[in-house]
Amino acid sequence: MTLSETGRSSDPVVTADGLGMTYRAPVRHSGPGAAFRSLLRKEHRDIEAVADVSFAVGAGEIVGFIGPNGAGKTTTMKILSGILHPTAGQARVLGFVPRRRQHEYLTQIALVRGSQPTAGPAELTVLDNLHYRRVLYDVPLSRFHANVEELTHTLDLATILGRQVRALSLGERMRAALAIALLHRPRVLFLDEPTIGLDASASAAFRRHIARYAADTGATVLLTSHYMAEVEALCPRVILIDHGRLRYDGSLPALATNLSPYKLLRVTTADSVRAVDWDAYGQLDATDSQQVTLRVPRRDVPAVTGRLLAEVPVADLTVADPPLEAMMDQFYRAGVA
Ligand SMILES: Nc1ncnc2c1ncn2[C@@H]1O[C@H](COP(=O)(O)OP(=O)(O)OP(=O)(O)O)[C@@H](O)[C@H]1O
Repeated sequence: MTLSETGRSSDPVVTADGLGMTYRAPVRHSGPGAAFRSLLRKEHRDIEAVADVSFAVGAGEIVGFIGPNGAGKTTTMKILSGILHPTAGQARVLGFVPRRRQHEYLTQIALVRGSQPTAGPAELTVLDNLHYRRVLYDVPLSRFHANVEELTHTLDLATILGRQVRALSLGERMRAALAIALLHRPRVLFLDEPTIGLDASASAAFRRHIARYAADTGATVLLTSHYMAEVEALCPRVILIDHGRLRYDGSLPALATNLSPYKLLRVTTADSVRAVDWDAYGQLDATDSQQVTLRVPRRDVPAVTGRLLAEVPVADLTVADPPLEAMMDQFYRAGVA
């Protein structure tokens, strides 16, 4: 079920039309003799990783691709970037069929995988890898120097440019991988969990850089992430998949409204909170000497707020959605309806 839809650009850069991917995975039994028997008789089972997924992403959109573990996000990214052939449906990016992996296509996109940050041959230095990329992607030398200067500044590369990739820490490797991915100024960026393993400041720098890159170049970005703060900061639109199927396509605030039927009212009282019968206003979520947090159904928030202000000595009152991480966690554990 698709919960809701938002309008989208009339000029899609990325389209997925009924995409499907069924992996054929070998079945391995355990126990004595199993390895030998599996040589004689090969068994397989089908794993439907992506099923009938359709969406379109317009030029310049930054879209969060979210869902629980094993939902099919990476598989979809791999299809869109041309690494995997879908077993059903069609993908188109910038008018190209990704699986053909034409040079003209590959030089306009980039895929960054946080779980496997590839900064090029490990024996080469980061700068040599950037040169290597320049040659592979036909980047003119004058543009190369300007781009490297900018990337060095924004991704803080100065101390790692001259170092071998193999000796970099995960965070340093990630920064190098991102610089290499952005060197040719791709028009479409596929970012698959790009900030895994980065510290808070490196993640924030990464987010700033992606936002600026997209604003400056008009690039289209698809981002998978389990960090809701990251998705919230970067993505006006999210696509949610679960068990390989598209379940939601729309804004994150609208998803939050769909997911959580209540809001949190945080009330600070002038007197002790004990003097008030809070059950008459909502469900008590947390309390301390002068502050309580109430869960109140969304539709009742205006009326309850009015009654609180009229009947309770309120010093301060705020209304907020429950934390997004907590909502998504609950949602993923309960499964998508
Ligand atoms: N090469 C493969 N062979 C068989 N099954 C696979 C293969 N790659 C992925 N799968 C299965 O396909 C499903 C979707 O995997 P995918 O990696 O696309 O999920 P994901 O949403 O990216 O998950 P995560 O958030 O854990 O990275 C999972 O059930 C996974 O086990």
